[in-house]
Parts: sequence; structure tokens; C-alpha cells
Amino acid sequence: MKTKIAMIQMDIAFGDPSANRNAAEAKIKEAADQGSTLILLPELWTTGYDLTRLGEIAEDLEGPTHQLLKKLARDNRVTIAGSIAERDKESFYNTMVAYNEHGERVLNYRKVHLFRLMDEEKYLESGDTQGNFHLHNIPLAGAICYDIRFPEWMRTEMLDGARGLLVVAEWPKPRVDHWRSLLISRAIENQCFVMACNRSGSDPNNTFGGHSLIIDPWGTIVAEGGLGEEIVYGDVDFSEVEAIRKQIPIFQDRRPDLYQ
Ligand SMILES: NC(=O)CCC(=O)C(=O)O
Repeated sequence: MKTKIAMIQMDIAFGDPSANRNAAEAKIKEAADQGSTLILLPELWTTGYDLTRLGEIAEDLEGPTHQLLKKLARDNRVTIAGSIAERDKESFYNTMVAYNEHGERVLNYRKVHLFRLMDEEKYLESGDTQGNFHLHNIPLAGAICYDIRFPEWMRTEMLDGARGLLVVAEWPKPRVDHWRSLLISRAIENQCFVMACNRSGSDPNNTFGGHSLIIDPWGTIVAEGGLGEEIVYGDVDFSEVEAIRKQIPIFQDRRPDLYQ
């Protein structure tokens, strides 16, 4: 059975959650009308990297963005995922959430690897738990941008049987070749679908690379965006994962007695 995935490769208004919520709401409705089951938004899609103003613009997990996602997911019978600047008491996190078609939050993953080139370590705390959840009965794992440079962490998440890796990102244009190569590698080595949503546009410090991707467990590109704003769609059949894991049984052949 095919599952339609939509990746909302949007530009992000710097530090303006209300403008970004309005833009995303229209795009989520459009993706849902196209029959999508899973809709991905980029990393920090409500605020961008306006980290010096987190005190004003970050929200707790019951904040207005979460209320909107809950409602849109329920009303349109879709699962929606993306990362949002989270405030938890005095601390801030880059947190990926997913709301299912009942409006339930099924994922709450705090970015584990903070990216110094964008000053994350100065303003954010890192997470320390995995981001596994189910889309209907399909086990998936979440990752945020820089996390994809850590294959050992991605493998840790995949060892629970995940069949797909969802990635949300604000990945700059000068390193878009790394983005593509790293994502293709994560798909091949974990024999899973990779569904990766990057932003487009610019902020005061970076121009972002778009090129949202859906990659199958053989490493073949199913769908790829360009540089600008668009919704990238692809149909995936998660049963392909089992077939490829049978053909080359890497999870069986691993040697955890020699490495983790
Ligand atoms: N937002 C990020 O984590 C960016 C990561 C990145 O650009 C990289 O090269 O890694």
C-alpha cells in the first residue's frame, strides 16, 4: 500500500511565528487536499534561527502552534510533523513534534546534536532521548538537521525496527551536496525510507538549500525539490523495507560484540 508524503519546503519569516503559522496553515490544507497521509514542515519553522529572541517567541508544548497543529491534523485526518522552538521553564529546545489524525501528540524529540555554526549551543539545551513513533502501524524515527551527520545516532534510532527516518532541517545552500549525500547514505545503510524536509529562502545569516528529498531503502530518489518554495510530494510503500532487509540482511549480520 502506498502512503502519500508531503514536504512543505517553505520560506520562513524570521522571528514571526504568526506569519509562519498563517503560511503553513494554507499549505497544510493544500497538501491534505492532495490526499497526503504525512505532512512534514521544516526545522524551527515558526521562528527560524532568531535565537536571541527565544524568550519572546518560543512556546511550551501547549502553545498556539501546538493547538493549531492539533486542530489541523484532526480536521484534515493527517499526521503533521516539524520542529518548533520549545520553552520548558528556563530552558529552550529545538523540538520535533508530530500530531496524528486524532490530534494526539505522538512524537516529542529534542534535537540531540546542537549545531555550533548557527550558535545553537549558546541558546539551546540538547535532548537525550530517541524520537521513535508510529504512523498508523509503521514504526518511524525522527531526526533534526545536523543529527544526520551522526550515523551512530541514526543507527541507534533504527535498531528499534523503524522503517522510515523523518528529517526536518534548515540546511544552508553551500552544503546542499552534503545534505543529499548524507541522506542517501542514511537510507542505504539503514535500508529505510528517508523523508527529509528542508526550508527555502534566507535569514540574516544564511541562504537555505531546499532540495527536500524522499529516498527509498535502496538509495534511489523518489522525489526531490528545487531551491524555492514548493510542496514536494512522493508515494512510498513501506513494505519495500522488509524485502530489501531480507535481500541483504545487514541487521542480522551486524556484530554488536565488536561495536555498538
Ligand atoms: N540547522 C542545522 O542543524 C544545520 C546543519 C548543517 O548545516 C550542517 O552542515 O550540518
